[in-house]
Amino acid sequence: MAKYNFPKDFIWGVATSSYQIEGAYNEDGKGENIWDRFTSIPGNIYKNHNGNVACDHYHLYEKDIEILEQLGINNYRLSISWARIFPKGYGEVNQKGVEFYKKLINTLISKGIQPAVTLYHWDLPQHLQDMGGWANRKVVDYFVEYAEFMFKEFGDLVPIWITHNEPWVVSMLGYAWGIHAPGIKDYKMALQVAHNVLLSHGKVVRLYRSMDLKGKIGITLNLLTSYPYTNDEKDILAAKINDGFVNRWFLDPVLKGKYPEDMVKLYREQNLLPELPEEDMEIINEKIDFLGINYYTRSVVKYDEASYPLKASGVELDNPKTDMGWEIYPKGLYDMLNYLHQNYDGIEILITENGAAFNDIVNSNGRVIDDYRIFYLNEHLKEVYRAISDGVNVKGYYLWSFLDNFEWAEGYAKRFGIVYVDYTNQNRIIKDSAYWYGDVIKNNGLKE
Ligand SMILES: N#[N+]C[C@@H]1[C@@H](O)[C@H](O)[C@@H](O)[C@@H]2O[C@H]12
Repeated sequence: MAKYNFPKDFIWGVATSSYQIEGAYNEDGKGENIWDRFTSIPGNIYKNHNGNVACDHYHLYEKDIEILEQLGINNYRLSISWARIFPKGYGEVNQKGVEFYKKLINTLISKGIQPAVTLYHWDLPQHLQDMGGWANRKVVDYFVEYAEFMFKEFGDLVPIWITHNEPWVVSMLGYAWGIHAPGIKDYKMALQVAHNVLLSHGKVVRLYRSMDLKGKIGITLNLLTSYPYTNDEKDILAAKINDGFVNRWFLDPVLKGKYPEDMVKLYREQNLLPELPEEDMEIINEKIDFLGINYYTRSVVKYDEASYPLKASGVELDNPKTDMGWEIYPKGLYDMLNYLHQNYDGIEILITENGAAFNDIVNSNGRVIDDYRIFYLNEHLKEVYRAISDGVNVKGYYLWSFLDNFEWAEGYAKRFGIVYVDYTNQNRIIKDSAYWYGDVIKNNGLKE
């Protein structure tokens, strides 16, 4: 019996992404993508790790699905490797790639596991990057062609579609700071990328509606609840700017059809404002069925004259952190859910990622006792419960992540999974947190 009972139809799931788990980076006709290229350049990734093999999910997906079934997890968020379908990003189709996802998705469904498919989780075909990537507005049209193919092939099988995962990360880490693929450091270009990604989102939503498909479609944004370091008005303003930088620059176009004026003014003053054609805004604002949010931690922000271009910097507090160095702050999720409910017309919300990396160890009995991860997850889910009790329209929760996997610039150094992966032999070890999560799902709620 649960102490915190979630709504009857609440979606309990786990999440992964193609580049982080599939491997088979050059197998069965798959084209090169920007992460294949970026990880091949020494120095970009921790110990020069790459996703060439990853969790070898491409060959082990049936075994992994059996683990989902064993745990009673009946919702699974995955992403599609665009270059496995269109090796060049458009034109010739790689039928073996299509067949892989057909087998994967049909196997999930045959086991009673509902797929949620992300069309783009950062792995752009390299051929498209060679023409400028997301900075080139033409890539928007190639994304629409790719989506149309996927909707025709899988539209009747997949009930939940996510156009993009974290456009803020795609644009800022990939094109402003260069710490993610394609490794470009051009802030103004990054803002143009963000716009083009949002435009591609809106066009694909419009396409989905035109095909009269019966599922739901939305977008996933990484959201950081921003708090001022002190009550000084400069810190309060800095926190608002940070909220605009990470959250509102994406929330407002998608849900309100316009960019936030304070951020437009700031970027214009800094000569960073990209081309933002007015006729694009109605497309970007195409109505979505749900907003996906990824929440991991909060931001505590102070005014910082030297910080370009926002004059705002994060403050590291001496509070418990995950292995990523991120503060463990469950109330930030509660506050974000209420912020969204109050400012964006009670939009339906799916928590498409929440989880934590910790330095998991396999003990002498071959067990991973990750009570710290159970604590993190339980405390965040209690805040979700509290928000739902307040009337916030949260319909589901996908835990990040199902498997330990390739953690981008951190390589395999960070373990987010509830299933441990021994990369030396591809063995899977179900962690205590996975059994705990299976109980949460069975009880549809938390015991404490
Ligand atoms: N870092 N981190 C963990 C996790 C990352 O592994 C996912 O691919 C992203 O969607 C999001 O950043 C969150």
